[in-house]
Amino acid sequence: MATKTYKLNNGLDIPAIGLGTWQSAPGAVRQAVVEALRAGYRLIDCAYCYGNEDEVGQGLADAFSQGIVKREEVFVVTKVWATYTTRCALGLEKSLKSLGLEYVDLLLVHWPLLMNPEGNDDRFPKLPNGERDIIRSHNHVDTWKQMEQLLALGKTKGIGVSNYSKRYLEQLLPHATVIPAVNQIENHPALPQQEIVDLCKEKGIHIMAYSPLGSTGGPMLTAEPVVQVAEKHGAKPAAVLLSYHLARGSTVIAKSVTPERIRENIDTLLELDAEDMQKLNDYSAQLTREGKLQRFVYPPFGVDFGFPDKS
Ligand SMILES: NC(=O)C1=CN([C@@H]2O[C@H](COP(=O)(O)OP(=O)(O)OC[C@H]3O[C@@H](n4cnc5c(N)ncnc54)[C@H](OP(=O)(O)O)[C@@H]3O)[C@@H](O)[C@H]2O)C=CC1
Ligand SMILES: O=C[C@H](O)[C@@H](O)[C@@H](O)[C@H](O)C(=O)O
Repeated sequence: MATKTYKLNNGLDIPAIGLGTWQSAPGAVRQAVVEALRAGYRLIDCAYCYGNEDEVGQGLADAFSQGIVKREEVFVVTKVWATYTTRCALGLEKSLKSLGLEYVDLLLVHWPLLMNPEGNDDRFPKLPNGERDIIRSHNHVDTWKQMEQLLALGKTKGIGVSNYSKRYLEQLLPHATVIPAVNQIENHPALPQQEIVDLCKEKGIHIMAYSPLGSTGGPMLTAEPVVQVAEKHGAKPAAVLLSYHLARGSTVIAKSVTPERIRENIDTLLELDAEDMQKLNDYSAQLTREGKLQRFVYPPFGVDFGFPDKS
């Protein structure tokens, strides 16, 4: 299961599971990356915004020098942060420098908006009233046009998006010369985002599921139906939450800096059966009906991204 891959619309193979690095502290993430690669992970999910790409790069360098993996065996993902969406080439350049790499395998638009590139902070510029400094006249399609140009430079093998709703994808796709290879979205049984998953499937866009455990502290680990499916298999809830995405044909990225969890998350993946998926899907349907879907990651941009649970 660990080595399972999917074919992207650009011909590249993407692993089914990857290590997340958001909120992985410098000092912990270097070793986490080494541990993950030693345990068999072949995808590392990074971002300029995470502020730890230097340490992730050190972990990659350690793994290369220790002979754990070769560069070409690891699928490295990074993202253009919102203050760089009019300067995508620069955003990529900065990530590559920090990571110590010549190229990444996939570059994503982190969020479809522009924050002031000339504001009072490189990553989180704020207005005097404390709100995020957002340039609302920016059209996210223009960012995608820049992303398309980047492919020719050879510094990323593929391009994709993140946090794109159905509405935003429908705005983008008629203008896209290159169809995004991936849409990375929050995804778990309490936020199935089926309308996006279905549209992406129809258009050949692969889903990368983020915050599969419900993000910080893993609140989805105690959801009753998840616990029940885990008990049926004599497994842990984390295994159910991660395997759910494999059953849906998606890639899943789980963050941990804890060596046992890093290993456990890749070693205990399950083949969920139709009954398991029915239970989890019934739970999603019930939350949808009751208006109780849970989105754990929704930064205070003050922008309507078109997600039905937030619009
Ligand atoms: N594109 C985007 O906008 C976003 C992308 N992402 C990406 O997705 C990745 C994963 O999502 P993330 O939000 O980090 O959250 P996750 O859903 O992966 O949950 C991470 C939390 O679960 C804990 N954990 C990990 N494994 C286990 C386990 N087996 N048992 C119990 N607890 C566990 C971790 O603790 P500990 O580390 O202490 O072990 C951490 O507190 C991110 O790191 C990032 O790479 C995430 C959010 C937004
Ligand atoms: O990738 C993870 C998330 O999107 C993260 O990058 C944002 O939530 C960011 O911390 C923000 O506050 O806008």
